[in-house]
Amino acid sequence: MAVENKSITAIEVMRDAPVIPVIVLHDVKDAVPLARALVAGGIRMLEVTLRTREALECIEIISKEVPEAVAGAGTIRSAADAQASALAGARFGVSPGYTRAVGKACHDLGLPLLPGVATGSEIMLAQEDGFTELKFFPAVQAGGLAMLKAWQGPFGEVKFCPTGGITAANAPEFLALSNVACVGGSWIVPTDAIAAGDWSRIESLAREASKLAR
Ligand SMILES: O=C(O)C(=O)C[C@H](O)[C@H](O)COP(=O)(O)O
Repeated sequence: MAVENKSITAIEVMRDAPVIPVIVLHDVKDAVPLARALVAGGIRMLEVTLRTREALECIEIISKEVPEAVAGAGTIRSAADAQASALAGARFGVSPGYTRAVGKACHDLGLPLLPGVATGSEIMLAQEDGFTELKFFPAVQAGGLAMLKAWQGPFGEVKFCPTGGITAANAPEFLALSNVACVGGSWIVPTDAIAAGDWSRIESLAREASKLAR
């Protein structure tokens, strides 16, 4: 079913499926078949990282040709990144860290943002600016499950999307935490599968991921 072409909220992005795939695309021709494979496997919220030159064009083509998907932009590190993403049709943004400039740009553009945080001070800054759905990055490297449990006390109202080091094996432990709404990860979009055009492998990885309990 097509996700209506209306604005979406950060919590809707997080709640749609247990996993947000962190996608790196080097070739625009891979964008549509990849998005279709993920949608077929039950994953509609797609984070296309701005790590490659082709990323914006990939977001644009997914937005136009795969209406069942919701293309978002990852690796937003500046106001200019946010503007370019919105122009390309991104419907949400994800950043590896947080700055006020990025927060303000996304707010002004009406682009829902999952700001990246790794410390209490960063959570407080993002909260001051009105963000309560946050990406915990790099999750495993920065304290993993223990860190999320520690944050449940002082930051009980915040929902996290831990990303960085999440795998099919450890995702269930993260998803079981009350302050985790979903996880992010590249494991369902392996570089070699994209390079080989192995869309059925990606579809089955997405299907397994979409069935993870929360
Ligand atoms: O590019 C970005 O904007 C990032 O924030 C980094 C990604 O979220 C992580 O690299 C994903 O981590 P893995 O699932 O361990 O591969």
